[in-house]
Amino acid sequence: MTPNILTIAGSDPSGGAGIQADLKTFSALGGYGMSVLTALTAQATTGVTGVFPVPAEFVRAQLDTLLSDAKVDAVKIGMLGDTDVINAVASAIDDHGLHNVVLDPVMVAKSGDRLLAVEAIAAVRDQLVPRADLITPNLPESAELLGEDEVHDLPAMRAQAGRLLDIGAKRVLLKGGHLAGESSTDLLAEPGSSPQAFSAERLPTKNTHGTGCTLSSAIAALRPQRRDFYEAVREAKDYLTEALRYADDLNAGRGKGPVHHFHALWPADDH
Ligand SMILES: Nc1ncnc2c1ncn2[C@@H]1O[C@H](COP(=O)(O)OP(=O)(O)O)[C@@H](O)[C@H]1O
Ligand SMILES: Cc1ncc(COP(=O)(O)OP(=O)(O)O)c(N)n1
Repeated sequence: MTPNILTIAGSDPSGGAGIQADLKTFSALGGYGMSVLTALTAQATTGVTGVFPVPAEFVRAQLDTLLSDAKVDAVKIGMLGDTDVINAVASAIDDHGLHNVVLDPVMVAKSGDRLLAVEAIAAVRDQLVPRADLITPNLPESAELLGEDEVHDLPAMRAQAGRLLDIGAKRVLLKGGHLAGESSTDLLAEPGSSPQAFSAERLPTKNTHGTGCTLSSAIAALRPQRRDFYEAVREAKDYLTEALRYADDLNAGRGKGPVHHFHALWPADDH
C-alpha cells in the first residue's frame, strides 16, 4: 500500500523549499503527499520578501479535519513561524498519535530571512524536539537549540549531536552542509550507540535552495517503506545528492536555485 506522508510546513512559491519541495519529494519516493499549511511566504530564489502566517487555530483545524479521515504513515514538520503554531502542532501529535515524525527545525532561509520568531525557539526545543522521532537541524539550528556557539568540524558535531539527545531528542541527524571541505557529511545520533556518518561529495553549485526540506521529506517518505531510520536516512541522502547534482539544469530564478527532483527519480537507474 502506498504510504500517506504529511507535511506541516510553509509555502514557497518558487517551488524550491517548503511544501512544494516536500510534495515533489514524497511523490518521487513512492509516497502519497498530504499537506497542512502553516504560512504563506512571498519568496523566490533571491529571498523572502514577506510572511503571511496561518492562525494556529486554523492549522489545528486543517490537522483535525485531515486526521479524522485519513491515516498518516509519516510526518515531516518544517516552517512553523511562531509559538502558537508550534503548540498547536505539538498537541495534535499527541491527540492523533502521530508517528514517524521528522522535525526539520526551520529557523532562517539560506537568503538570511527569518522563518521562525526568535522567541519561539524555546517552544521548538521544549514542545517539538521530544515529540519527534528524528530531528534534522543544520549547524546554526543546532547551536540555537542548545544555546551554544555554532560548531565547524566533525568532532564538535559529534559532541553537539550528543547534547541534542541529552535535551530529549530521540534521534538526531545533524547536517553538515554548512561545513567547509570536499565532502558534505551529516551525523545520525541515537541513544546508546556512536553517531553514524553519511558522507557525500560536496557538489560545486550555488543552487542549494531547499536542500534541508528535501532531505527531511525524503526521510519521512522512505521511513514507512524501510526497516529503520538508518536505512531511510542513507537513501534520502543519496536522493538529495542526485537532486543537487542536476540543480544547475534548472532555470528557476537569478538567486540560489532549487534542486532537481526529476533527475533524482528513485530508484536512480536510468539517468
Ligand atoms: N554543495 C553540497 N553538495 C552536497 N551536499 C550538500 C551540499 N550542500 C548541502 N548539502 C547537503 O544538503 C543537506 C542539507 O544541508 P544543510 O545546508 O546543512 O541544511 P539546510 O538546507 O537546512 O541549511 C545535507 O545533507 C548536506 O550535507
Ligand atoms: C516555506 C519555506 N520553508 C522552509 C524553508 C527553508 O528551507 P531549507 O530547506 O532550509 O532551504 P533554504 O531556504 O535554507 O535554502 C524556506 N526557505 N521556505
